[in-house]
Amino acid sequence: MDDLSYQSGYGNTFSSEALPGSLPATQNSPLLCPNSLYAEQISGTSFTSPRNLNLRSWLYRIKPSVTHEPFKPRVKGKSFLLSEFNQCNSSATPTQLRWKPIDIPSSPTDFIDGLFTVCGAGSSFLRHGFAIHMYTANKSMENSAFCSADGDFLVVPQKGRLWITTECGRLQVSPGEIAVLPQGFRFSVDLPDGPSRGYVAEIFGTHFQLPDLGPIGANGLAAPRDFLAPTAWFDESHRPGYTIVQKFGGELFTAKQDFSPFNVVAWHGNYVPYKYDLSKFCPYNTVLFDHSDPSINTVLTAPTDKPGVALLDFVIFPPRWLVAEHTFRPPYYHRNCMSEFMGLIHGGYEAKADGFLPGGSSLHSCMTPHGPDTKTYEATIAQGNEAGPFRIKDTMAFMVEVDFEFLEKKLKPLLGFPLFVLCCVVGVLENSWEDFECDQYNDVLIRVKERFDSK
Ligand SMILES: O=C(O)Cc1cc(O)ccc1O
Ligand SMILES: [Fe+2]
Repeated sequence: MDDLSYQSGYGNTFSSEALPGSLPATQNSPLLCPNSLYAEQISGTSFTSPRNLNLRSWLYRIKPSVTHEPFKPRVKGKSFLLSEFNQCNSSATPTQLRWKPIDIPSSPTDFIDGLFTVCGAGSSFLRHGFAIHMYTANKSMENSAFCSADGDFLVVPQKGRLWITTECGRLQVSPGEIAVLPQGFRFSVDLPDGPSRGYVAEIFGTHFQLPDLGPIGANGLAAPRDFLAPTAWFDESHRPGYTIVQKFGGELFTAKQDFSPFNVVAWHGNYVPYKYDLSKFCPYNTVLFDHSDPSINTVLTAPTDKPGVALLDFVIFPPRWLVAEHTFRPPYYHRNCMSEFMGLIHGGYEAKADGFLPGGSSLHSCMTPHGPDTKTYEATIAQGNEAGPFRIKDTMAFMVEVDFEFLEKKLKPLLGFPLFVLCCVVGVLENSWEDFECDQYNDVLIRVKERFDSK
């Protein structure tokens, strides 16, 4: 892919034409569209949502999406995803959990086959909840596109760039950037660097938005202009056997068609995929004493109807200066009514001297005590009150904070129970206020995946 051009601005209504004159000038659905294109609306909110929340785009395409063969269940990879969490398919534990980075498979695996659910809560059917997935992949998707009918995908690449073709155009996303692929948009992922790994936060029943800034004022944190939407790009070739893989209720379905879904010549609207470079984030923080709550670093938020309560906040811990006086500067020890999933994109994380690795994750469910590990605590105390300004470098951690109790997806009933026993035994043996490391989960998960791959 050459260098791409983007359109800037969060929540804007954009217009884009890959062929000039392809957008109808005065209406959305003329009897005959310019260049004989088909007009198709994609709605991200109900038709009657208030205007300030209403999301929809009009796509002008060579062939309408409906011209496909019927959807059928896709068997391969089926059991790795979940969008309805209950105590039969998932388990809840107040124990602190931490995972090592998942190994990238050596057998050919694309983004769809390498995607698996780690945890979540709620239900896509009831349009309330979320899921955390991870992906490990080593090859580009071929003659296929993916789409989640369940919710918006916020993708956080940790290793390897993602070249994402969407119906609105193309996005090049590097580790350190994020991409949002809203519910229903079809996309295909190419891996220019080969082995790739990353995280996905999926939300059901709502969409991401920029947080309010309150007393911070009109500027700061993630600036609207740094969010980049694609420009129209299309593929008009005949593509026999092209497969749409649609995630619906956590299950994968496939439908064949003889054309690429990336056949949109022009589009306009405010329901769009976009990307954001986390290094553009303008952090606000303590300038005198005490440690700020992490909400100060919210990049994007997905609201609930409860005032001030997010369904899911995407929060980062970027490089920044620490200057607080007579203050314990790392994250404080705490228990939270919200639940916290964390990942590390690169470098180290300020609360964990050991064990939390790039590509790894941690899970602290609601009211589970957590905080800095012993080494971090001791090093901080050793610096004493005289610690001067200090710049945290080479770091990019993130937290997904949710208003749910996390449920961890069970692997397979047979493996799940012995694993649970193993985790309990190791947990008891550790008997420590430091995070309990659940490496066994990683190993078992890889083995389960291999078993499925070989079928
Ligand atoms: O638990 C964590 O490491 C995340 C976190 C960071 C922080 O600076 C304050 C609170 C918090 O939950
Ligand atoms: Fe926390």
